Amino acid sequence: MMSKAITIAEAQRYDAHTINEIGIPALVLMERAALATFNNLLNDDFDLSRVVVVAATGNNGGDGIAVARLLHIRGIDVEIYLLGDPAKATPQTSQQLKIANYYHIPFTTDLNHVVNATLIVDAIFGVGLSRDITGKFADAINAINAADAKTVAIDVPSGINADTGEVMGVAVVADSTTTMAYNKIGLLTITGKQHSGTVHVADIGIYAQDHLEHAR
Ligand SMILES: NC(=O)C1=CN([C@@H]2O[C@H](COP(=O)(O)OP(=O)(O)OC[C@H]3O[C@@H](n4cnc5c(N)ncnc54)[C@H](O)[C@@H]3O)[C@@H](O)[C@H]2O)[C@H](O)CC1
Ligand SMILES: [K+]
Repeated sequence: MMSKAITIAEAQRYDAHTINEIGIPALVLMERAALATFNNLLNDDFDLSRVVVVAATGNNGGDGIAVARLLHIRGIDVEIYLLGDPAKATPQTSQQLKIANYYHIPFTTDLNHVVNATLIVDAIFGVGLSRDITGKFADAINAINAADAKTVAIDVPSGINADTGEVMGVAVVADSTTTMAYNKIGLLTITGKQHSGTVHVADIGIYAQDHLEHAR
């Protein structure tokens, strides 16, 4: 069990090192992140009757769009509520949108679909959150928090600063969070814990020392 917790800068550095020095493509890391989240969704007691993935256009969104595809292939009723301009998506998230479109996965722009979901996946922001959340992003987070459905956050509950645990304007209150590679120090704070719920640390092939660290 990797009990270490890291900062945003470390997460970004390990990510870049794995992609650029070791040579594991970003899309492979994204697929592993999505598979880990997908498996947590299937293994925990969630009602998957009507799933809505709320995604933005960064790589956190890409993780979520890939989770939506995995659920769709499994025959689960899933929709994507996309925030932001798909034309501005990262290369990996653009690729995930292409794959989602191949499968004709439905997109919704109706926040009532989020409110009426039986399970919500939070794929808005992860470690790339860099300022207070406002506007449509804040509206979506308020809808997520107003919904009866349980919420699973990808990597970081959106709106939580993964270094300090502070709420950046508004933040998702998740029942469970699947965080990549290592826990994040902000999720160990009181506010971080309140917003993360049960934290699952996903081994996606990113290691601080180029190999899986074994408990001493
Ligand atoms: N590190 C890993 O092990 C892996 C991480 N993955 C996932 O990638 C995200 C980080 O992705 P990134 O594109 O860097 O940023 P985000 O998706 O978190 O943020 C998107 C984007 O949003 C903009 N932004 C920031 N703050 C705001 C705001 N308040 N309002 C509006 N827009 C905002 C900013 O431009 C950001 O770039 C990580 O969390 C993981 O989920 C990989 O997929 C797998 C490996
Ligand atoms: K998130």
